[in-house]
Amino acid sequence: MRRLWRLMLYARPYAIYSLLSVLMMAVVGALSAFRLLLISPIFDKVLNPDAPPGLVLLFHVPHSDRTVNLQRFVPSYFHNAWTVVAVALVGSALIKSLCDYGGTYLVNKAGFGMITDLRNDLYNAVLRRSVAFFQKNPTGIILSTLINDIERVQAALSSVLGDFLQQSFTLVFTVGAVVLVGGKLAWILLLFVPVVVSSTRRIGRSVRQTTRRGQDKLAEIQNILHETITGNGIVKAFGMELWEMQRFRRAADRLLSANMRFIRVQAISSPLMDWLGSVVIALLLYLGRIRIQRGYMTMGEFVSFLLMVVALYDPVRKFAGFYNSFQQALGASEEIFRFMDAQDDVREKKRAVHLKGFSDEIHFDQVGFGYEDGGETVQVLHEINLIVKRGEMIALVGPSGAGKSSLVNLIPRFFDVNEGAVKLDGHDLRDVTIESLRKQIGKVTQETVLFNDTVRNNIAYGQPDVPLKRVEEAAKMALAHDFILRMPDGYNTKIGEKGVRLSGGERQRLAIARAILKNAPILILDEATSALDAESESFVQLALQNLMQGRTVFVIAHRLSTVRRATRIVVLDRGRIVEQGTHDELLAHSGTYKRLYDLQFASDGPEAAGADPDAVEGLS
Ligand SMILES: Nc1ncnc2c1ncn2[C@@H]1O[C@H](COP(=O)(O)OP(=O)(O)OP(=O)(O)O)[C@@H](O)[C@H]1O
Repeated sequence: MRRLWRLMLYARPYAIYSLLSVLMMAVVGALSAFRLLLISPIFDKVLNPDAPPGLVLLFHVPHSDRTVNLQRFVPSYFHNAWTVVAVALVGSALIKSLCDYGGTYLVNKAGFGMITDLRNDLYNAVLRRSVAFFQKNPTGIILSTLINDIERVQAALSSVLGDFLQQSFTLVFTVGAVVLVGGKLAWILLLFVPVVVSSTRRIGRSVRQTTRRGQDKLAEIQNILHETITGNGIVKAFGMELWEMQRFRRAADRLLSANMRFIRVQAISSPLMDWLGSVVIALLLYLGRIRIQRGYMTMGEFVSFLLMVVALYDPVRKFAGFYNSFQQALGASEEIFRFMDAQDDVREKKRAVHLKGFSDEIHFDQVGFGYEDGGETVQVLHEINLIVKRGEMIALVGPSGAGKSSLVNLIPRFFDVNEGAVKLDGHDLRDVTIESLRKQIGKVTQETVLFNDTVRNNIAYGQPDVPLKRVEEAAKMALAHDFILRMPDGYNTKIGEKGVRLSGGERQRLAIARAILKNAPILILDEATSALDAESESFVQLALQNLMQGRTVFVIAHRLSTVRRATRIVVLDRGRIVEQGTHDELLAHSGTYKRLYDLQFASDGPEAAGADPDAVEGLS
């Protein structure tokens, strides 16, 4: 109920459209019933050659002698039965069509408006969620909520809502007309109401269940598609095309059988209602014949009554569908609101300080940190004490899983510490605004994220107004200018999805140019271990050196050359700082670093250790 209320709050800005559309739909419903009432005079007056001229009776007012004649609704200069009925028929059709169009348009305007606001709010909320949120919720699920769940709410709020309003009013007015025309005969219909309602409900429930199953199977297919299209290279490399095709076929077969189960349940409703309708009509014919013989009803009234009964079927049948759609929309909105309300682990304080810059030091003070896992916190960093002065270059080394990435992720507050504090120039990071903190930090990771946009916009990401000259300067420092100029449109060349038209080294250099342009005083580097060829690697190394100049750098180091260049090497093991010092100091110490060096770096060879920048500069 709360969810429904919350969804309805989105309708507030569109209240006037909704109200107008309800009014118009009411007119449509009333005119549908009115047109059915016309059937009786058509038979009794227009088509009956023996009918006396005069007033055209529409219906008797129950429990009184009064009658309502068609002439009431038609200008007085139309006299004979045909003209009166024809004018009523054409006039009502015209008004009904206009109201139908207007009502449908307005209800959709309100529905689409609401859904646009809801989608914007959801996207806004999702984008602002903390890193932990994206780790907890798989991309596929987030995408599915943003697309499929919104789609389901949209369907319910636009076309289904319009149809629902129209059919509801049609039902109400037609029931009224059935009672007016049918009199006692109408009460017989009450006998069938429980049968119709219970069978539609039962069919509705089965339809809902089978729909859900179908959607699950569809999600399975989407998942396979997502995995195999994004991981296309791996599928090819391992020659798994046939296997994946079979996996896809099996999932497609499961979807097919779920769909067929849905059809079996859904297709039963129409023939069942047809049959039930025939039983009702047969019974009504019997009773109607008696009433006509006794003069309680005219032939026209009876035919009109029968057609009204038949007309009742459509709204009743559709109600099961509406119920399903609204249920599905409510279910989908639950997921939407869950994402919107997700409590962020990393929150900004009300009176957070705006950081103006970085001038002195970053201090990890007795820091402890852990990831939430099923309600429990698994501690991965313990008692980290580290002071990094402005301008220092810290190389973080340690075995896989030691906590290097976790440590650097604390600096931009991707996660919050659960013991101690990380301080920047004396400010606890939890006391400063997230925006001003992240402005101080540039990041280049192994996995380069490029957007499907021009080279220029990719470098100037987050700073759309930066002049081209500055973009070019950044690209030059990142040793990217030359290869950008060789591209078909230079800086205006569009990069394909995920930058596939660029080599690994080129992608990295664009990311470096982006970081250079951002010009943040603190830099976090997660060094690429990916096998770049020697030439690309030299370029990337040089570009990185340009980027690091004059900044405070935390680098998760995989290369000996980087490690040697660092002002300090911090060795992490199982979440603790076990050693720190320069390369030579640590080697002399014969501890974890020495062991790692022997295992990981020694094979890099003396050239890697030296990596003379001048040696490759000439290549650019
Ligand atoms: N999002 C997460 N949720 C739960 N545990 C995590 C998460 N990320 C990392 N861990 C765990 O935290 C520990 C430290 O991981 P971290 O990625 O910081 O290590 P690392 O030293 O950077 O390793 P590598 O060099 O392999 O990248 C590991 O045991 C890892 O399994």
